[in-house]
Amino acid sequence: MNTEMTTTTAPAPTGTTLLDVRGVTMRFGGLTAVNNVDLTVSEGEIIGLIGPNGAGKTTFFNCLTGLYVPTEGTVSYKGNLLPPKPHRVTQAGIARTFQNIRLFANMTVLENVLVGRHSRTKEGLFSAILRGPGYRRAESESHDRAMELLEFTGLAAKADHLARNLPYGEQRKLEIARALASDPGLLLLDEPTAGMNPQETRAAEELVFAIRDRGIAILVIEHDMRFIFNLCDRTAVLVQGQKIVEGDRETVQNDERVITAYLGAPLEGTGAAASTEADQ
Ligand SMILES: Nc1ncnc2c1ncn2[C@@H]1O[C@H](COP(=O)(O)OP(=O)(O)OP(=O)(O)O)[C@@H](O)[C@H]1O
Repeated sequence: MNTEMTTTTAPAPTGTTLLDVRGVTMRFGGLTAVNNVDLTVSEGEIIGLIGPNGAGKTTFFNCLTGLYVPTEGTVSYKGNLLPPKPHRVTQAGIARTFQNIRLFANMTVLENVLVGRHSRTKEGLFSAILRGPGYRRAESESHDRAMELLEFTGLAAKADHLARNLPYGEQRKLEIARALASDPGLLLLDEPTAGMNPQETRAAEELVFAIRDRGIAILVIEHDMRFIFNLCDRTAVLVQGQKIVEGDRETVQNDERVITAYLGAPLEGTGAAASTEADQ
């Protein structure tokens, strides 16, 4: 298998800030899961978020997407403060996937993507009941867009399959297709390669680059260091809820605090990935 990385030409980051997180803190009773974290993501960027188990990464995502109301801090998107309500966050232009796959198992692949389209259709309840021309046009456009996303993610041939019958790697892709259906400017991926085999992981890397090449910025949580360092322009490291360092590959790999946080395991991008590659 060719394991060379895709060399797609990245659109040069324009510098326009999409996501601007300031001082986000999330406390659960006496536990501070996220502690005063700042983070920005600009157009054209792929940003990594890493940290040991329980560091607060998913909690941080939940604060960005309105699932949690941060105890302190603000989240802005394109200069506007985001209310902590998931549907408002999606409408603003942020989509996400979840660590544990959340598909509608008994719906088809196409239907799952159409659900993700919901936030972008304007036709209301009465229009849907009457099935007037506006509704039919919107339905047809949604169908075409959903099929285009299934082509993009390599799932078009399985549009009519039930989601639960897809192999694991394709379920993860379907989650991404569904997230893309809301036409986001920023996509948050929570451990997109969890449970994937090496081939699926490499394909996921290619997909992330392809998404970025469509002009969508990406913030990704991942434990696979090779994946992170192959993909990301910058990586932020969370430890016990605090961002201890942020920077390029060398900055993160050489930071003593990061090495200590990972109990001395070398962060050379070859840890878990090296053994899996050898298995190919
Ligand atoms: N709803 C909640 N109520 C109470 N504590 C929570 C809640 N959600 C998360 N926590 C705690 O917050 C801390 C951070 O958890 P979180 O899942 O965000 O970490 P993580 O970095 O995503 O971990 P992993 O890499 O294992 O997924 C943990 O101690 C967790 O037990």
